[in-house]
Amino acid sequence: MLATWAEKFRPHREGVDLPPHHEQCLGCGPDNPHGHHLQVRRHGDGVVADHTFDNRHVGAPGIAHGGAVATVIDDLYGFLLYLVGTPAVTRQLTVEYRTPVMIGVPYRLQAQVQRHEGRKLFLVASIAGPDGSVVGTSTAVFVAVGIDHFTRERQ
Ligand SMILES: CCCCCCCC/C=C\CCCCCCCC(=O)SCCNC(=O)CCNC(=O)[C@H](O)C(C)(C)COP(=O)(O)OP(=O)(O)OC[C@H]1O[C@@H](n2cnc3c(N)ncnc32)[C@H](O)[C@@H]1OP(=O)(O)O
Repeated sequence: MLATWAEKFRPHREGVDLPPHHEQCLGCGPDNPHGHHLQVRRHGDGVVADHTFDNRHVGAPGIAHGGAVATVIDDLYGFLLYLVGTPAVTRQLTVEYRTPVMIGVPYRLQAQVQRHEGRKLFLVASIAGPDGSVVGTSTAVFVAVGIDHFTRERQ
């Protein structure tokens, strides 16, 4: 997995689907039956995804679970790392839920790097409905890590 991960940090063309983090990733892994199967493409300095939540991720009837929305946004941020060129992990994630995110409705999610300070990446994202109205916004702090972060043994 480490070798394939490193290959993902090559230049990516505008509009072309970016590779999933790995096959089982909850956000984007094509082989995870419980996952969101998020498909993300580069858009300028940022990333964009068109995504529809389904009944596996329902919270209140008809409404996407807030945790599912946060999962998708967190994973979307993970695609910015391909553009930044370093592995990093989420240290802080905030989501503002302005209006409900509905099941079965196509949303557009966008994320970009706001600024880079040492190991810290300050990230922003938004989610908009079919009419372009913003239903949610997010900020995150990711911290760059070395490969050993993923290989180190922990309890
Ligand atoms: C190349 C090959 C690699 C192999 C790859 C294998 C496969 C990988 C597959 C897929 C990956 C991508 C998938 C994306 C999916 C979405 C992302 C996720 O779900 S990530 C999971 C959830 N997150 C965690 O599990 C983090 C848990 N936390 C930690 O491990 C540590 O806290 C860590 C590494 C983040 C930082 O720990 P410290 O000890 O290294 O560093 P400290 O000193 O605590 O903080 C660093 C700097 O950040 C600042 N900082 C911390 N919190 C901050 C905050 N809230 N706001 C601003 N700054 C903050 C601190 O003040 C410090 O700054 P100053 O260096 O002193 O300038």
